Amino acid sequence: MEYQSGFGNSFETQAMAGTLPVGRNSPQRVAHGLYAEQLTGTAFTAPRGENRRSWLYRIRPAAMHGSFTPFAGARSFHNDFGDGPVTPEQLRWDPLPLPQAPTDFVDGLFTMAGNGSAAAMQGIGIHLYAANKSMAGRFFYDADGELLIVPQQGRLRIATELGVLEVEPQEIAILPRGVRFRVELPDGAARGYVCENFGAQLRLPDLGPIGSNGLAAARDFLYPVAAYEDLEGDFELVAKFQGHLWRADIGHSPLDVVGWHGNYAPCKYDLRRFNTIGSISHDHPDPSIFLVLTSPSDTPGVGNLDFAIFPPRWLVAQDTFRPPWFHRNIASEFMGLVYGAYDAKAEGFAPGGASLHNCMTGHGPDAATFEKASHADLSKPDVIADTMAIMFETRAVIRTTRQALEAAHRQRDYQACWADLRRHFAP
Ligand SMILES: O=C(O)Cc1cc(O)ccc1O
Ligand SMILES: [Fe+2]
Repeated sequence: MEYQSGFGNSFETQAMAGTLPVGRNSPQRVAHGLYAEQLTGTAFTAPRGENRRSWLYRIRPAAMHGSFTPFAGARSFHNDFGDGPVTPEQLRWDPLPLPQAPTDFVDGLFTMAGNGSAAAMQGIGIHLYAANKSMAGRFFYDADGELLIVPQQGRLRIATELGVLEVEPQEIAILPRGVRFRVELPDGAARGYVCENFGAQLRLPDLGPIGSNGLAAARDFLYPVAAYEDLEGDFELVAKFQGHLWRADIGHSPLDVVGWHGNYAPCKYDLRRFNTIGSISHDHPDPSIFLVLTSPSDTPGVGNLDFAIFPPRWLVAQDTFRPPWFHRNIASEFMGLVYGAYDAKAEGFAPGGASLHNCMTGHGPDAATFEKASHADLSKPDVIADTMAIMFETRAVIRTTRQALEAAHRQRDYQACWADLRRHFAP
């Protein structure tokens, strides 16, 4: 696969020579009989550093499709986070079972939780997907937010208007709001996590005293080169708009962009390239040190969405309880496990599973992890190998959907993991 590199760069790419106009965006007639179309992801007047837009040169403009009517599929994919009570209880789930019936990526989405709203353009939706069939004759776009896709099992081939991304577990894909795409499953079965970001687009965090290098590097974010298909047929365009799904007939593939330029485009990133920084003296650092991408809120330093990972690393801190400490946070934390085991949970948190610890809900290492780490030999470093946990952390409380609370794969005995923490107090 060919990619262009650099987070948020201004790219230009064409599948056919001479497609991109030189020195202008919208000439009277575009080369090869194409249409010019602008796609903006920020307000026209957004500051230059945040401004995102691309120019697409395509066979037919995006306006060409039939009327939208409500879409009857994907019943478990929505933004109904409710406005009633939210349990403050610690919550955990086993992996979402893979489907038996033929199910594509869109039909396989299962909404777990969320906050804010598409209407307010703040907050997030948290979804799992489990699918066993490539999307065929169907294209999807999400007008409500950008999609951060975290595969846990099976590769995804994501054919978008701006080109093709191939992602495997331990990689992520980011699909900007509005970009049309089709997800194919080269391995048959696929499962993972999707964070739908209604707020400001994800960006690399500032590094402060870490300096000019560290955490995720801009050059490791890969963007597709232009690739188009010139297909006519009885296809379907599915749109997510204001929390609900709609469908329209479309007589051609909307993946018909022959060339594009700009800085509003999908990308992928290999989490294994993350430069993990940690304590080399004492104490387990705050998990903000593991931040990959952030969607800022209106309050400086407080994320609408922070995407963090817990990758393999060395633990060397002295006179220190090395795993994550017991804690309660103002922020709310939804976690997933892509691979291996998580260092705060000896058992019960399986790859493909999920946990939710909301605002001020107490949590931390389970009893087995606490006992082991309290007596570990600190004269030797520990290596945490073969692991990749992820976290969607938000400033607003994460509201679980009814289907997530009632799901058969919810672990109703999760709290028991702390029940065996013994009293050690000896005055
Ligand atoms: O397991 C968690 O709860 C996530 C987490 C990890 C960590 O290293 C420090 C704090 C924190 O919330
Ligand atoms: Fe936590």
